[in-house]
Amino acid sequence: MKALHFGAGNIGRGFIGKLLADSGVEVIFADVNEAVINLLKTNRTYGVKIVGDSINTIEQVNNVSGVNSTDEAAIIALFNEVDLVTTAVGPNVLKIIAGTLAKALEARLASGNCKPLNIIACENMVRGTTFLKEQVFTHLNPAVKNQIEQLIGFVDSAVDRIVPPVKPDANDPLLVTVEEFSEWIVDKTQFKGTVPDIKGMEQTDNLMAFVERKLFTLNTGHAVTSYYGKSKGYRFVKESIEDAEVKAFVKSVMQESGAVLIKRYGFDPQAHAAYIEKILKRFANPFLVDDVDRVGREPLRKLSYNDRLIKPLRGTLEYGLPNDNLIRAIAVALCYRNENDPQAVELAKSIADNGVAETVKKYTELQDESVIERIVAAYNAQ
Ligand SMILES: NC(=O)c1ccc[n+]([C@@H]2O[C@H](COP(=O)([O-])OP(=O)(O)OC[C@H]3O[C@@H](n4cnc5c(N)ncnc54)[C@H](O)[C@@H]3O)[C@@H](O)[C@H]2O)c1
Ligand SMILES: O=P(O)(O)OC[C@@H](O)[C@@H](O)[C@H](O)[C@H](O)CO
Repeated sequence: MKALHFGAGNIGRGFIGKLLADSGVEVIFADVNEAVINLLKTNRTYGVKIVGDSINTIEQVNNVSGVNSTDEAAIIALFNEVDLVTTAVGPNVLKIIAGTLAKALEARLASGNCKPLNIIACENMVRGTTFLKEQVFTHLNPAVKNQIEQLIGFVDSAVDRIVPPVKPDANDPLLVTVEEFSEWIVDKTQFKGTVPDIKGMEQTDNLMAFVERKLFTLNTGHAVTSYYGKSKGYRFVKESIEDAEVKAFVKSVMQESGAVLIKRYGFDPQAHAAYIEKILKRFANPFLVDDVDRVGREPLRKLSYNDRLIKPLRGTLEYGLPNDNLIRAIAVALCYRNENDPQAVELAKSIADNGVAETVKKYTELQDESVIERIVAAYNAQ
């Protein structure tokens, strides 16, 4: 089996690429980072260092290669050869690669290739592959869209493994460091043809429960750890979560989002409490060096309507559940400042130019004036 994976970054190399290669799949990484692509082409292998309480080992990933994702002719040719396409490029990049994917799918179908092909976006977003499909479809005519509906599976997924960037290793510049835990869950109802047999890729017909459980627990807690930690002068996730005040606040936010998940999906409250505890432990992994600015990156995305802060808040409003901590968490996120992050710069400028209430309305798309007032009050109290 052959797979084309967009995004040879942390999750691409440290998680999805590794699982595919471990299952005997030949993986070609498509990326815009020429240096990484050249190394992949030359070395054809890289190491993944797995770290945790009971593990510190390097596993080798073999049978890999690279291609520049801006080389449309090469991508189009590869689309005719592969059985699976995956991405881990970041939600904002899906729109950018959609045009190339559309051309490549059109060419595959025009060549008479009738084999089913599945595409899985492995991003932190609710139904990211469905979003990618919508973007791809904006480039295609109805006849091609109809053919795609028959042969191409756009499969949503949930991905979980903490993989911070590491300083390049002199012996293996492609080496990535990952935590031991990993979870990749795919919507089995969306595949076309046979579901590929990938060890570590779990199938479900109830994906939304898993996507929201992960995004509104791990990523909600992670974002709050990062934003609150940064406000207290911390640089790393581990030192933030070791601050008792940060930990208590993060846990209280996760408990509020957890109440929404329990109500919506019928999760067992005790099992969900254990899930929260396990995540708090993962944040404190002493072997991972994870910068709060990586975890807090792109705050406008994190403050958007369907993401990790606003969607759980909307859930509390829907079910009449407590939300004081989520409101404060949103206020803390609005306080995030990072001159190296264009979205953090835009956030600060919007607050300075238009005020907090207008900024909240614009980026979160919340409309309930009383909720916006509570966020503004929490912001002013920070
Ligand atoms: N790192 C984690 O802990 C983690 C865990 C789970 C999910 N995720 C999600 O995985 C996705 C990737 O995150 P990451 O941490 O690996 O980020 P990353 O920045 O390490 O990797 C992204 C890669 O995409 C590449 N890229 C950018 N534009 C591209 C384009 N047009 N074509 C092809 N490649 C392009 C970048 O060069 C980079 O190598 C995000 O959606 C993130 O939310 C990350
Ligand atoms: O990748 P983001 O920016 O959506 O979120 C930052 C982190 O919370 C995230 O990358 C986690 O490390 C990951 O989701 C763990 O599975």
